[in-house]
Amino acid sequence: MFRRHFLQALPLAAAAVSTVPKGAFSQAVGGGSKTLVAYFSRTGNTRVIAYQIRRAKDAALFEIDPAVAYPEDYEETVAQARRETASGYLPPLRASVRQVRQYDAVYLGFPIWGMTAPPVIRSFIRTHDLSEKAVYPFITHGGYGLGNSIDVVTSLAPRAHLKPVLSMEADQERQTLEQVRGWLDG
Ligand SMILES: Cc1cc2nc3c(=O)[nH]c(=O)nc-3n(C[C@H](O)[C@H](O)[C@H](O)COP(=O)(O)O)c2cc1C
Repeated sequence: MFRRHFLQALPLAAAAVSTVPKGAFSQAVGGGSKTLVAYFSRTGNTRVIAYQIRRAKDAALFEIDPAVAYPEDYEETVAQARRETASGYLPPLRASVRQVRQYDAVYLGFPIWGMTAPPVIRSFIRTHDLSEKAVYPFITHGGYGLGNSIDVVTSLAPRAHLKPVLSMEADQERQTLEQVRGWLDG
């Protein structure tokens, strides 16, 4: 059932909308480095990896955040993400990396949502020029693999130099909910 939820066709076409509120720029933490770690994480799995990369590479760190946070509730987030992905909506970001051109390498981290990259990752790639940069995706998922997420990255950043991908299975909220449901149902 989980798989069926997420295997719907997901259009790559994205509406051309402004994805960063005016004036909302933010310097990545760790200025001076030529390596940037930019990541989105809802429950922390991807964040753990982001911090390890930052330490190992002495990289600048930037958290990709939607201007309006997703709901705390998992099912509501799944429903919203599905709607946004299906319509190609690009959620505005809370902030943007100032002068992304100073980085030669970008480690781009995100969880798989609905068998693809979350809408905020599309927003991030659309609003940051990754051309000629080495891009290292690091991706966590709940056991269903990468879906079309790498196609999303390469289609939105066709001039980036895609490097080997880190793909890791990690805990997912759905399993927690299923266990709790079993307990509640006795
Ligand atoms: C809205 C939503 C959709 C998800 N869709 C998938 C999916 O299609 N396939 C999958 O394997 N895991 C899916 N997951 C599980 C996450 O990819 C997985 O738990 C990931 O490690 C979460 O990373 P984070 O803790 O950095 O947010 C989904 C999780 C959420 C919240």
